[in-house]
Amino acid sequence: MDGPIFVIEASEAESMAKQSGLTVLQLLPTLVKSAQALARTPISNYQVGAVGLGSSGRIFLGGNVEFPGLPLYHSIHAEQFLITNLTLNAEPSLKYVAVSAAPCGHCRQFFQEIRHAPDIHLLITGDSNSNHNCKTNLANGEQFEPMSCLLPHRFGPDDLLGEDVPLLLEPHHNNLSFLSDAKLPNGVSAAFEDLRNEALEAANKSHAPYTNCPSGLALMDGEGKVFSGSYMESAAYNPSMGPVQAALVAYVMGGRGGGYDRIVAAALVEKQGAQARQEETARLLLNEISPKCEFKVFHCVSSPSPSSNNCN
Ligand SMILES: O=c1ccn([C@H]2C[C@H](O)[C@@H](CO)O2)c(=O)[nH]1
Ligand SMILES: [Zn+2]
Repeated sequence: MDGPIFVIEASEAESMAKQSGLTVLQLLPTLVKSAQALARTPISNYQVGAVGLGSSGRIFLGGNVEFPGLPLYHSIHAEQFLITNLTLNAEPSLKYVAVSAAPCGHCRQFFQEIRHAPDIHLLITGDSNSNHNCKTNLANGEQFEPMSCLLPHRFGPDDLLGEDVPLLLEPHHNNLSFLSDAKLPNGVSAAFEDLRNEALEAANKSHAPYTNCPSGLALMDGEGKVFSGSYMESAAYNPSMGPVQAALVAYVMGGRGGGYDRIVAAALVEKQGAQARQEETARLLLNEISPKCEFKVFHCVSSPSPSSNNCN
């Protein structure tokens, strides 16, 4: 297989573990260095790697991504990369995580968007300062600690949402559509037809239960390959993950290691007049990393029911 690996299929994970005389859980910390190698860190040169095991048995990798010339809040933490990787691959839940450094407060908070987050178990490979009271000694000797230990007394989705609202990783559709879905607005090139549809699909998968302002973004490279990502909110607002960042995770995973200057077009779909609007911050980020990229925004509306779709 060519290029870096971001997802390991369950059967492959089993055979990798077997070959090394390990269990799949024991395999996770051995992959942290490979995850660190995926990081793009021109500012800090500090590589964080996160490796997650989902309920499907698949293993997912993520690294931190930094953008010079921009405010630091545009950065993608390795743990956010990992969670985005899970969403892009429709993984239903996250069970275990091995990470090179202790997750920061924002990342601990962002994990809370996953149902039963307190039961996600973490192993910090470069841990100099761990809380030994909390660790669970698994039968195989690996020491993972539950998230409930890393973030006791949590603020989370339960504080704001009813139990029946889908959380991150849980399938849902936001019922968004374009008002005039047949035609592109005048002066917009045909290449945007596919791109805006991909962005709409991403917006429909967006996790935005706190503002009800979902959004999605699709990028296209010079070869016409499309990468899309969905906006993901946090109950605590600030560790939210923007749609450009989510699409860039898809790009990094599928773009064979290319620079962002290979991105030629981007479409953002969000609601007109949304209270949480992505347009300007998305433009800022794209302008800086890919100045030649043509960026268009398409507005949509949410339909009260599938039978009365309308958007613009
Ligand atoms: O939980 C954390 C803490 C930090 N970083 C990254 C962000 C930045 O790129 C670098 C230095 O903070 O490490 C992570 O990926 N996860
Ligand atoms: Zn973090």
